[in-house]
Amino acid sequence: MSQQKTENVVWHNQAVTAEQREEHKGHKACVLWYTGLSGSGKSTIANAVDKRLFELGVHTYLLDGDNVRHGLNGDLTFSDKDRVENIRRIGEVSKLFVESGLLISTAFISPFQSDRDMARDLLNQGQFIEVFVDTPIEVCEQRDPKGLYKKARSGEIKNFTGIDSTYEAPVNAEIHLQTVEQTIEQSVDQVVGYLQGEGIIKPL
Ligand SMILES: Nc1ncnc2c1ncn2[C@@H]1O[C@H](COP(=O)(O)OS(=O)(=O)O)[C@@H](OP(=O)(O)O)[C@H]1O
Ligand SMILES: Nc1ncnc2c1ncn2[C@@H]1O[C@H](COP(=O)(O)OP(=O)(O)O)[C@@H](O)[C@H]1O
Repeated sequence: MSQQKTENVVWHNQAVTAEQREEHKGHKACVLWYTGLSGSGKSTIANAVDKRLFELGVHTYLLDGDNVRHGLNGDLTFSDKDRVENIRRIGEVSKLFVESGLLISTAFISPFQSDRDMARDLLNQGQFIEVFVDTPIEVCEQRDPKGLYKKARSGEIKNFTGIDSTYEAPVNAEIHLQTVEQTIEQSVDQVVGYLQGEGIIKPL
């Protein structure tokens, strides 16, 4: 859905095309869209994949929920309405990065399927790769890397995902990572293997 409120704004075609940018970089542009509960492993795995891809010479960038909420989305809360706006903005920013020829990763809880689908619909077929970081809430709560579950259980934090705010698990994610069964390294191999299999990056 277009959010445009201004009139008399005309789209300019760019002299350098998205295809030319991809060719220049030597790989395809896309977004690895990680989704999962807080503590599921999104940031850890996205960073490890990003590092591996960088070492392989892929032009990457990583957008992380905690970091983006310090800047661009610093005005947003964790109400359902603001989470929708959070993901809408990240979807649009992802589109810009993909148009610039990068292979980007986003690590946001992105709890609602409709918002993830909205972000997918902004891109061409095959450019949006949903990565479900599937970790049971009991395990996330046990890990509690930031002490947030403890605060949510004590009522200090309201609207916490998985406790008093909804998380809709993906049903058809392109990549399904199960962090109880697989190590971080195995998850990295799976994601990089997918990218190679799809011809997004060159095989080793
Ligand atoms: N109420 C509540 N619910 C969930 N998460 C919370 C909340 N309050 C703060 N945090 C911290 O914010 C990070 C999630 O931000 P996101 O932008 O990824 O969330 S969302 O996609 O808009 O749902 C999340 O980061 P991750 O743990 O990396 O997922 C938390 O550190
Ligand atoms: N197999 C695994 N895959 C990913 N993370 C793991 C795994 N086992 C333990 N962890 C730990 O779980 C925590 C996940 O935290 P984080 O990456 O910040 O999650 P999120 O970004 O989803 O909130 C990290 O401390 C990480 O080391």
